Amino acid sequence: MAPEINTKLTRPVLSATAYGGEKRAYVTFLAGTGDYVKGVVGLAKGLRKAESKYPLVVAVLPDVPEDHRKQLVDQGCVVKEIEPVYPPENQTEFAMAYYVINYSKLRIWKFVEYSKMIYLDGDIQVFDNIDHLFDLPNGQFYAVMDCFCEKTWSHSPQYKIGYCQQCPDKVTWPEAELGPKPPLYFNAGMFVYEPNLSTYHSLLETVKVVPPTLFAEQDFLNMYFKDIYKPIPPVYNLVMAMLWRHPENIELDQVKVVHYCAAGAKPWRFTGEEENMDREDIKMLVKKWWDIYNDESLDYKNVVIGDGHKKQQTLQQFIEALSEAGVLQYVKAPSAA
Ligand SMILES: O=c1ccn([C@@H]2O[C@H](COP(=O)(O)OP(=O)(O)O)[C@@H](O)[C@H]2O)c(=O)[nH]1
Ligand SMILES: OC[C@H]1O[C@H](O[C@@H]2[C@@H](O)[C@H](O)[C@@H](O)[C@H](O)[C@@H]2O)[C@H](O)[C@@H](O)[C@H]1O
Ligand SMILES: [Mn+2]
Repeated sequence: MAPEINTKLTRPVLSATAYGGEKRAYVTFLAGTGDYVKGVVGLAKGLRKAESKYPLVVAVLPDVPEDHRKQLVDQGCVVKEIEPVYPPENQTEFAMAYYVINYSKLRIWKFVEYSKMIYLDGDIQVFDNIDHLFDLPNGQFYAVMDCFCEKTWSHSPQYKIGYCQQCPDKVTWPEAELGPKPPLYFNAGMFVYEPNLSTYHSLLETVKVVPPTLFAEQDFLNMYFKDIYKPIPPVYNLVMAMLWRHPENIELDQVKVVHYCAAGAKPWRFTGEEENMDREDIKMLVKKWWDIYNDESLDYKNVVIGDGHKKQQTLQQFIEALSEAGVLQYVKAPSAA
């Protein structure tokens, strides 16, 4: 009962998404019947804790069950169903599901009711407000540089020669043998972009003719946006492996966004058994994720509005107070006239 009331009543509060006539939102992506919905619930609560001004849109594939969608709506998310995007035929039989899941992310370019969005993977948590990233100049694609040091990269020339863009001077790129240094490569778990229909159609047309590679839509987006990609600091998407591969590039207490993307790092499946998962910093970050996930005061229905130091009220209490004071009747009056 209570969530229903709140869903309606919070709408005016969320219209704070309008900024100089432009709408902004965070967006994530959910596929399947599994436990990724926990990641998205955690993310919605994390954004609330960080007092983000903008809502979280969840692009869901048709296979996401009704009760998972309801959990998201109950957490204040805007749920939008998208159609799957299929990879080119005959290339990917054994990994079909993987490619469909990842390529379907491309549908978020058609959310043109928003002029700017920040995409976040469902296995990301936001620990500090990052709303200021919406103010970055238009016309660029912003994301954090990836790291090439993990075994998942063993297929790449970078890995084979021990080259990583996180420490580009350690191994000099051998131009004579491998040609020009490759362009900077981002992790596609977090990025700032502008929805746009012509970009959307062009992405979908292009994906049909580009053979799928290991990192699916991430490789594809890197290729597509290479000319307008601008790196942002690693605090906006801490790829876990950075902690043991490039600790000199990371100040953990400054990190705003954590991406639980190493093998075994998903907090809702965490056992601590996989390689590196027994590290104290990892265990601490997993605990911080659970603290947010379990914090009932961050549930949408219990959302606290107003100044945190003054009297705190849930939305429902706030509405009741307004109604008692006659403010609600007053607001309604003009439309009745
Ligand atoms: O079964 C799945 C697999 C992936 N995802 C979504 O796709 C994103 C990318 O997958 P994942 O984060 O597992 O990849 P990684 O970052 O670990 O490479 C996830 O964060 C989810 O948002 C999902 O919803 N269901
Ligand atoms: O396949 C597509 C995925 O590729 C990405 O992850 C990779 C990459 O970042 C490597 O550096 C890691 O080593 C590897 O484990 C990890 O899967 C994104 O996090 C995810 O959102 C999604 O686009
Ligand atoms: Mn991820």
